[in-house]
Amino acid sequence: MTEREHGAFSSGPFAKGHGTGNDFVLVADVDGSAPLTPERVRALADRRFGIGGDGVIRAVPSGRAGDDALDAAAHGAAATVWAMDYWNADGSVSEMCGNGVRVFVRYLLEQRLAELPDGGSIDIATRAGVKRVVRRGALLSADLGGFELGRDSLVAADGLDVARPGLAVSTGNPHIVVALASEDELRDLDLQRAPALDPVPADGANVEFVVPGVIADGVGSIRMRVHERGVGETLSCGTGAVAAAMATRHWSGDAADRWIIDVPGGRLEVELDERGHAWLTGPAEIVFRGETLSPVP
Ligand SMILES: N[C@@H](CCC[C@H](N)C(=O)O)C(=O)O
Repeated sequence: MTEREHGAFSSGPFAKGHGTGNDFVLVADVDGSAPLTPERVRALADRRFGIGGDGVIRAVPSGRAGDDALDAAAHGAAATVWAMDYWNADGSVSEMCGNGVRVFVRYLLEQRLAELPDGGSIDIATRAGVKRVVRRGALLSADLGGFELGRDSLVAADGLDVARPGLAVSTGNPHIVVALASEDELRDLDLQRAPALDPVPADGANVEFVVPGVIADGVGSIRMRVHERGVGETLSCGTGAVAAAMATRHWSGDAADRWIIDVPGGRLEVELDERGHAWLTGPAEIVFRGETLSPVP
């Protein structure tokens, strides 16, 4: 019997949103009574039999999330904050999603579950800790906190002549950043198959391929494509943009603290503040609302 015949959906409202084309199905669970399951996530994220998305996000009060990692009190914040329960399209959970946290806040505002005046901030519990999101006009900025540079590995991908060195970067979730020599190389990559990593990271990794551009007036530029853990190639990855900026900054000898990252779905900005926190700024939109029907939409 297939997952669809099992009835992985239950009826209820949802919204669909995206940040630079990285798209998510969003559901609210105000009393913590509707936890997600891998089957439900895969059904909702299915682009042919479901709604479709790179991920599924449940909005739940942090104290009711039913997951210690999403308990804001454990991170020293108020237990009343909203928690972003983020799942990849394949039914796996991730610690963090940089585009997702902005789209999540936009969803809370549209659903009137939170208020955020221009310049104001809101704290969101994630599995990578509590993140602060600030409204800047039409854009949202998220303080994704510190990052860690890790070890080099070898990355092979379809379209590349030989395996290339990749630098591990943790932004709460795992990334490997690979510098390419030209925009032609970036364009000719075929990311339908996951890149092969050596050594293979225990928890997998998101892999960003970047072409660093010029650094002018303290601002660097990067073109990026990404293969996401648990999804495949996506049009954008916010934590991936942070990883790409911090790896490129490292390779440049810390030449700039502000980076513009162009991805297939648009443009993101990453800025490192004086505390060593990486801020991710970009658009976040809700594009439609609907209702799932049981057992299939
Ligand atoms: N697209 C996201 C990252 C989503 C999670 C990732 N696939 C993982 O498994 O870590 C972003 O915008 O950061």
